[in-house]
Amino acid sequence: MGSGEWCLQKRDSFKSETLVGNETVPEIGCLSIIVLGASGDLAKKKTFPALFHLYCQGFLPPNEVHIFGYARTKISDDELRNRISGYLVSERSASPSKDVSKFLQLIKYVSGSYDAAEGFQTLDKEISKHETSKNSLEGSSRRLFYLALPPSVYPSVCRMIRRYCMNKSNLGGWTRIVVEKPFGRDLGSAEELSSQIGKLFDEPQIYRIDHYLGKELVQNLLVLRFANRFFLPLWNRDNIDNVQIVFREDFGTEGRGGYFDEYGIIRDIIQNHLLQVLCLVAMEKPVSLKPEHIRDEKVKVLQSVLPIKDEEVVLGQYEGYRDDPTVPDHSNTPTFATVILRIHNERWEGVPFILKAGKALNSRKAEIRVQFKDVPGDIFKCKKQGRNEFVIRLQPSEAMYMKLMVKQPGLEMSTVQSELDLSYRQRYQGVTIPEAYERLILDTYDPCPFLSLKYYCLQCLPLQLDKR
Ligand SMILES: NC(=O)C1=CN([C@@H]2O[C@H](COP(=O)(O)OP(=O)(O)OC[C@H]3O[C@@H](n4cnc5c(N)ncnc54)[C@H](OP(=O)(O)O)[C@@H]3O)[C@@H](O)[C@H]2O)C=CC1
Ligand SMILES: O=C1O[C@H](COP(=O)(O)O)[C@@H](O)[C@H](O)[C@H]1O
Repeated sequence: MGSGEWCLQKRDSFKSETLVGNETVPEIGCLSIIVLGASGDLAKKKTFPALFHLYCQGFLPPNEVHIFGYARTKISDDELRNRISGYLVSERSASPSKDVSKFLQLIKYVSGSYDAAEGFQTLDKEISKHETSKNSLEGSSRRLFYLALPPSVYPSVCRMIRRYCMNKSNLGGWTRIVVEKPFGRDLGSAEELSSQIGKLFDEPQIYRIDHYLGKELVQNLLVLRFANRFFLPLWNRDNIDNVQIVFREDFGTEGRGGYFDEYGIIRDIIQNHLLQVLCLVAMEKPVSLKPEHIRDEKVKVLQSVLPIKDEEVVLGQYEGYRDDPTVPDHSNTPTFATVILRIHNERWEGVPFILKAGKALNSRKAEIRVQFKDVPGDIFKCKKQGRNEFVIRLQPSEAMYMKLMVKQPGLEMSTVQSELDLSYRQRYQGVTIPEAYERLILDTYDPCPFLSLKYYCLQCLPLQLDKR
């Protein structure tokens, strides 16, 4: 590969194999993707657009795939299509408007509640109708249920799917469910949720996802840390002063109060997205890239986090939050939080990990800032100009750069802070970086050969924050 080329893993087809008993059976049946909570924010902004991108790249062939939206809101197929069409933009499509209208025709909407038989029976009928129309053999069809819903309704939705919407799987077919973060409200409810879902589905059928793990630069953390010799000796308490992991958004709840107000910024962002990033920054090298090995190292980091001190937490709520009609008038749910985590182990003792997250701030950014200690015996007296800092910008405009001290060009011997800059847009021109949800959803029905699906899953990560 030339130095400017980009290695994106490609899949030849969207066909996989599945294990039936002891035999591997090719997956030949049609695929139904059911988005539950289709009227909501996640569905509109991320799930349907990701499905559209996959469609444009040929990963959802129209002769084999159908998409269903399900929610309580009473709308027609066309109303759902209108709601999402503005979000379907693909740089990878040769004729975007044609692709959008063809894609929208794959979508059907069913309205129903999350805890009553009727809606799910109708949904099952619609899916079966589609399977029959595609001549999919009974036992070979695949059904992927994506719960774009608040976790409070996962148990009842899973019960309904189990009771009314399962298909046969003896010919390579399957039924899978994808659940979103936050997985419960605290350790107790997460364990209860796990046990409730575990009674209804086998572990290989369950995908608990955190889309931050699908972001390009989050995925890069493993490579960066463990494939580069020069980071190895520096990545510890002797050299690093502090690590900041920051998420900021420049918009508020915008009608998502139904979900957000029940959870708040800590459960929405910090406990999952930022903790996953923290684990990848802080963990030891895993034995291999197997998901269990990565998970084991993450768990060790989380188990080493000390209880958080009250004086190391700041909470806030943006002005105007309660004006959102979906937010209760007297809500004190935090929309901003800063938390300092301290990892009690040999590598990180004494290094604060500062996690910050906020909605409705003045900019949208997610980044990791690793600040190094001052150089001992500073002969240049350049401390005031700033420290060495390594910044990994997850979004927008993916980049990593290293702030370092250099000689100011010219006759004098003076110093200036400069940057070694790897901005992806410049370095990888013409390359489209996949959206996190594209990778995640694709992996639920076509597992990636290198970094397998369960890497994205939250399974078995203890909820250390809520344990106290
Ligand atoms: N929005 C985002 O960018 C992201 C969201 N997520 C996760 O996705 C899930 C859904 O989030 P999001 O779509 O933003 O939330 P929404 O508030 O938009 O809720 C999604 C849908 O769920 C239904 N719903 C909302 N509140 C309740 C409730 N209290 N009880 C039952 N049903 C309810 C509504 O559908 P109806 O009333 O029509 O049934 C709504 O359209 C959450 O777990 C969130 O953490 C993850 C990553 C990104
Ligand atoms: O999980 C969530 O993430 C989004 C932000 O995702 P991003 O990929 O756009 O950074 C956030 O808006 C939402 O509140 C939260 O549930």
